[in-house]
Amino acid sequence: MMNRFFRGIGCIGFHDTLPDELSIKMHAWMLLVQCRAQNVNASKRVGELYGCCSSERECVEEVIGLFLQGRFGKLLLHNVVTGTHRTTKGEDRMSTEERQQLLELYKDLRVTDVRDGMDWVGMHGYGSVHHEIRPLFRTRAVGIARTARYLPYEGPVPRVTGDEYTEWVKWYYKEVCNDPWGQDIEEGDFICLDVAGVDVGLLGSNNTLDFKLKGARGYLTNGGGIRDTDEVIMQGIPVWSKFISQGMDQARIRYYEKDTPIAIGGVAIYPGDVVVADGDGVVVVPRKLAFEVARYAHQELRGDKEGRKKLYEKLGWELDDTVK
Ligand SMILES: O=C([O-])CC(=O)C(=O)O
Ligand SMILES: [Mg+2]
Repeated sequence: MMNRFFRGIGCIGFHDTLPDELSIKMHAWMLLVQCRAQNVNASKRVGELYGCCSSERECVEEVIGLFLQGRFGKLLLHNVVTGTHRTTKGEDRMSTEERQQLLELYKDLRVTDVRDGMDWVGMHGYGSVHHEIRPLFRTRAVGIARTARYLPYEGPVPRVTGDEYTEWVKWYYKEVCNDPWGQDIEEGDFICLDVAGVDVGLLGSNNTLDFKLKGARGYLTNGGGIRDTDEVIMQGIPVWSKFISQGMDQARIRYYEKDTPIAIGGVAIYPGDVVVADGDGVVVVPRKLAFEVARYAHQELRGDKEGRKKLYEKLGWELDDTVK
């Protein structure tokens, strides 16, 4: 059992899928470490959550003891904080209170502040969406990730034109590309769509306005994914994408699933993660780290404002909102 445990520990990480039995034990172990860090009665909580028998708990405790005493202690503690929820498929539903707290906490933070905050908790290599994904125009948006995944459409495409084609398009939007996540949108959502890099205008001048009415704050895609961009820009809809597309959905893409982990620009985005986007790009904060990251991000922002305020004064410039 010990050997299996050690093998398991070797593969803790964001994207690892652990075998079930091992996964339960790993979670128990992770929880124990977290409980210790927070001074909570660990055995009781592990028992409550996982229903482990006491002999398993003892084993887990023993392993923790060995590791925390050893040189891997810090690294593993870090993995516990960042990795725990990544072994499961989705997130628990976020309460309205947590959502509002996070939106408030992140509303004034810049991408760079959040990037720094992530570094401060040891997440240097994680969270920054690839720089090829750019804003349509200089703007900013902060929100809670609502995710959906699409796949390239492989066919068939009937050989019909004109009115018959209109009928087929109606069928397509109903059966193949019905965007069901659109009905779930809540105030403060950041819509993150993995469109598999397909050149398709899933979002446009119309549906983005409808989703805005429902509370969408911004959009992130790894396509395309956006068209009608003259109006979208005029309407002030914040979108970050790799490129602009012309075509409609039909015969190009099909809806696959929603509220599931997706990958955009090299970052795994889970429903409930915090997404911050501005002219510097997009950064994603895992939900479980969001409060801690915000603390250090605000420290950075305060430092920036104080520094620039002094320089503004030396330069004889009028103070603006960015230094107040
Ligand atoms: O029709 C679509 O799928 C997207 C679009 O162009 C719009 O909403 O304006
Ligand atoms: Mg359109």
